[in-house]
Amino acid sequence: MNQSTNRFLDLVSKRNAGEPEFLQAVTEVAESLIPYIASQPRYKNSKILERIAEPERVVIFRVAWLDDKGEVQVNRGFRVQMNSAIGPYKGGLRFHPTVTLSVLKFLAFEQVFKNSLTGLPMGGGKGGSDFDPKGKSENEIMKFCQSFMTELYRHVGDDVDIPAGDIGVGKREIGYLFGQYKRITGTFNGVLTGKAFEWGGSLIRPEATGYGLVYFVEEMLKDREETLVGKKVLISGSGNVAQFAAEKCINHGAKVLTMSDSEGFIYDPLGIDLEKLEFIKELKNERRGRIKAYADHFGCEYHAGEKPWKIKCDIALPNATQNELALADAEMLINNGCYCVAEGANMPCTPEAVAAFNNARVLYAPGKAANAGGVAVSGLEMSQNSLRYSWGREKVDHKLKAIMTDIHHICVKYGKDEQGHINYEKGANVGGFVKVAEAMLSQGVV
Ligand SMILES: NC(=O)C1=CN([C@@H]2O[C@H](COP(=O)(O)OP(=O)(O)OC[C@H]3O[C@@H](n4cnc5c(N)ncnc54)[C@H](OP(=O)(O)O)[C@@H]3O)[C@@H](O)[C@H]2O)C=CC1
Ligand SMILES: O=C(O)CCC(=O)C(=O)O
Repeated sequence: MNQSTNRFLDLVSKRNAGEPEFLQAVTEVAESLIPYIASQPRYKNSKILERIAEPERVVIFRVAWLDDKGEVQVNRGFRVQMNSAIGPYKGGLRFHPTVTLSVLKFLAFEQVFKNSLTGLPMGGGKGGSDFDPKGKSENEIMKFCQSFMTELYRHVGDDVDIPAGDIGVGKREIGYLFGQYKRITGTFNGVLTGKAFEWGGSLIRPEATGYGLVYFVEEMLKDREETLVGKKVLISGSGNVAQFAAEKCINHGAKVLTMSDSEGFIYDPLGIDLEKLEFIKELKNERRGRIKAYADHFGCEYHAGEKPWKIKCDIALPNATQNELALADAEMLINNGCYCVAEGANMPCTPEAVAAFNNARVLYAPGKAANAGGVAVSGLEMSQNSLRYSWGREKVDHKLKAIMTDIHHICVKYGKDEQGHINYEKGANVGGFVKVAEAMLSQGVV
C-alpha cells in the first residue's frame, strides 16, 4: 500500500471507527483507485474520493410496532444516502438481524460504483433494519413494513431516493411498503422498484440480478473461448439472486451442484434441474422453509453448518451475504480447479480470498460489476414508470444483457494488465468512479 493510500485510509478509519464492513469496502476500492487518481490531479485536488467515502446523509429512526400478542416491538431503521452526483439515491432495503450502520454504509458505498457502471442515471443509497422477518406472521411483516415506511416516506421520493429489495425484502415487503407510502402521501408513483408487474413493476426485475450475473460470467468465459455448457457450478444462498442465477445456469447447459441457506448446504451430484429448482422456489418463497428439506425430499447430501466451497467445481457463485467466502475457502476452490468466481452477493469474498484468486489468476468478478443487473433493471423500471408504460419481457431482458456486456467492456478497458490478465476489481472500481467523479467536478464543491 502506498503512502497516499495509507493516509486516506487512516482518515477514513478514524472517522468511521467501529465500522469494519464499511472500512473493508473502502479499503478495497482505495487500493485500486488511489494509484489511478495519482495520475489524475483534477480528482486528487478536488478530494473526490474523500467526498465519495462520506455519506451525503444518514437517517436513523425508531420503528415501533405491535406483534401478534399485542406486545410492543422496537427496531432500528436506516437510510444511507451516499451519493447523488449522477442521479437520485438508489439501492435496496435489507431486513436482517445483522443490519448495522456499518453494513449499510458498505452497501451504499458499493452501490455508488455499481449504479454508475450500469450507465443509468442513478446515485447510490442503501437502507434497512435489524428486524428479523424469520418466524414472523404475515400480519407482523405488514405491521413492521407500515411502521418503517411511516418514517421513511419523508426521506424518499421518485426523484429523490428510490429504495428496492435486498436480503429479507422481496415482492411481499415492497407491496406493504408501497401501500403505506401511497396511503400517507396520496400519490401513486415509482418511489420503490421491485413492485409487482400488475401495479408498476418491471418484467424481469425478480430475475435480473441472477440472470445478469450469469450473462456477466458468460462474457468472462468468452475470453477463454468457453461457454457454460457442461460446467460444474457451486451456488451459495437460495434466495432471490441464487434462484435465478441457478435457473439461468441450468438453461444455459451448466450443472448446478449446490445451494445453501444460513443453516447449511445441499450437494446434489446429479445437478439441480428446473423441476428441482421449482421445489426450492416454492420452499423458500412460499413455505419459507429450510434448504435441508431439499435433501430430505430428493435424497442427496446435506452439510449442516457448512458452506459449499469444498465441492469440486469450475465456477463458484457466492450469492448469500458478505464475507461468506474466506481465504481457506478460496484455497480449497483453487486447489480443486475452480477458475471463475463471480459475486452475486455484495462483498461475499473476504479481502484475503480475493487476493488468493488474483494471485492464482482465477477469473474473479466483484459484486459491483457482476450483480449490477438487479439495480440496472430497477433503473429500467424507473424509466417505464416515468413513461407510464410497460415493456415486454424480451425487450427488458435484451437491455439487461446489453448492460452486463457493457459493464464487462468497462472492466476490461480499465482492468487489463500488460500480460493480458483482466483485474475485474480494478476495472470496476476505476470504471465506476470516473463517471461519478466527472459529475462531482461539474457540480462544484458540495
Ligand atoms: N435482490 C437483489 O436484487 C440484489 C441482491 N444482491 C445481494 O445478493 C445477496 C443475496 O440477496 P437476495 O438473494 O436478494 O436475498 P434473499 O433474502 O432473497 O436471500 C438471501 C439468502 O442468503 C442467505 N443468507 C443470508 N444471510 C446469511 C448468512 N449470514 N449466512 C449464510 N447465508 C445467509 C439466506 O439464508 P436464510 O434464508 O437462512 O437467511 C438466503 O438463502 C445479498 O448480498 C444482496 O445484497 C445484490 C444485488 C441485487
Ligand atoms: O434494485 C435496486 O435498487 C437495489 C439493488 C441492490 O440493492 C443492490 O444492487 O445491491
